[in-house]
Amino acid sequence: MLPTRLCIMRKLPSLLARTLTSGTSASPGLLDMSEGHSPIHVKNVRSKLRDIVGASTNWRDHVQAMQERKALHTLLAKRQEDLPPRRMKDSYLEVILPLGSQPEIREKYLNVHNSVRFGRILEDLDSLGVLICYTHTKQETQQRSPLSIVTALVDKINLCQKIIHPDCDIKFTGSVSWVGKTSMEVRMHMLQLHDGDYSPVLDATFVMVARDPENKRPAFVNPLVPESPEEEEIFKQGELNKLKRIEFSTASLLKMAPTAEERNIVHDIFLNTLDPRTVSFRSRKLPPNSVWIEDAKLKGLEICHPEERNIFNRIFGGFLMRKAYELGWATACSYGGSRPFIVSVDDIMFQKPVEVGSLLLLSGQVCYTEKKYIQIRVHSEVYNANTREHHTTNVFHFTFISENEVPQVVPKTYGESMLYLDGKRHFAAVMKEI
Ligand SMILES: CCCCCCCCCC(=O)SCCNC(=O)CCNC(=O)[C@H](O)C(C)(C)COP(=O)(O)OP(=O)(O)OC[C@H]1O[C@@H](n2cnc3c(N)ncnc32)[C@H](O)[C@@H]1OP(=O)(O)O
Repeated sequence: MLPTRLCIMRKLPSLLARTLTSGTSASPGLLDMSEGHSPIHVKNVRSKLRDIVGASTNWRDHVQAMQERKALHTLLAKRQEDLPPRRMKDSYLEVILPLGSQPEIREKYLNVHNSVRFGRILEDLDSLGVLICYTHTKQETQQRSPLSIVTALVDKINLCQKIIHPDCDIKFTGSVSWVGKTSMEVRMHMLQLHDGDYSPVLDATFVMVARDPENKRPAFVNPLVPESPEEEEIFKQGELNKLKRIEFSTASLLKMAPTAEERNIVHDIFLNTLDPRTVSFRSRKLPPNSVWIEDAKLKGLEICHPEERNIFNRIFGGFLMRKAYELGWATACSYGGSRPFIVSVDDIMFQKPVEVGSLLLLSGQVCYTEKKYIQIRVHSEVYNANTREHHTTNVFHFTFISENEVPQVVPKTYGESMLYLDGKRHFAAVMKEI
């Protein structure tokens, strides 16, 4: 187990998670959510998604399948008010990943340390998040959904278990927790079975956006009506999360200068790296137990084959997250020199879809460290070999804890200092929730 301090279960999700682990301590409003829902096997989540949108199973048929989806345009609502409101429990789903009771599925999830690959969990959360949104927007009269629902943001994933066991059943639960005009916030929880009881492993908050059948323009989604004071609190938190995201992005170091306190930090680092033997701005010296930030990175390349496509024939967001996470883990591992454990994932923004056939360049960077913690940023971009253009598709932020204290990472240039400050901000936001 992580130290208690690290157990980042926020009040409401943990209430929901607790509710689902035992029938006795539950609050009635939340308990209702699991009633009448039979769990879905994890392997059926993707097939359900394919059925909902009418996705092709053969790559060669994908153009025709997309053509057929165009006809669904007429089913889109002209105004959000035309869509019937939904309750949180309408989109509530439970998914079982039976690692304990069906050992034959373990291999795909296993890492070399005999625990569960977190990258695989990211893929399952992404598919489940989308299925929850399709459940929220389901119209009984429609055989196929006209909506293309895509992952826009992984707001946060906070873990409260260091190890995920490869031989115990896992349960995912979740529902839509907030709705805008065309976007939906989804809260999910993961629990693992130990001695007959499910105990919480992680909480995740994703934002999904609904688009038209061709994934070109935004499309309205059903409003959400909270039914109890607890649900009102969850809904309000969703609203606050949106405001916080706007605030964080407005103050981004890509748009605004650092604060006075941050400028002092950067200048102190600069002074600390001046060579005392020379009176020069240029002559820089690495302080003891430190690593230059430029020497703390790892790069990778993925060719995006059709196998990794999603139901809209773009690259599956979960696959992108798995690849970025694994590079982030390797970067933390080679930096710290011991096995890192994931503590938190935050603010993964899916800025642009990745087309099948793309060359995806991934760059993992240690951008901030503190004691045993390593803050990693993975930048992914698509390279077009014909035009020689690069486009950023995602930026991922991961917080790891290492077994031992790690060296300090030191920026040299102004750009690297901004990377350092951005990492420090993300780290502070994660620690605030602990
Ligand atoms: C078959 C096996 C696989 C099955 C798996 C199925 C799962 C499929 C899920 C995926 O794999 S999706 C693939 C990964 N995701 C992407 O490729 C998305 C890439 N990004 C985009 O396409 C656009 O950036 C995006 C559609 C997300 C937003 O486009 P815009 O920036 O033009 O959005 P717009 O300004 O029109 O705003 C539309 C809504 O999105 C919201 N929004 C946009 N970006 C956001 C963001 N970053 N965070 C939160 N909300 C965001 C925005 O607030 C607004 O909400 P409201 O209408 O409710 O006010």
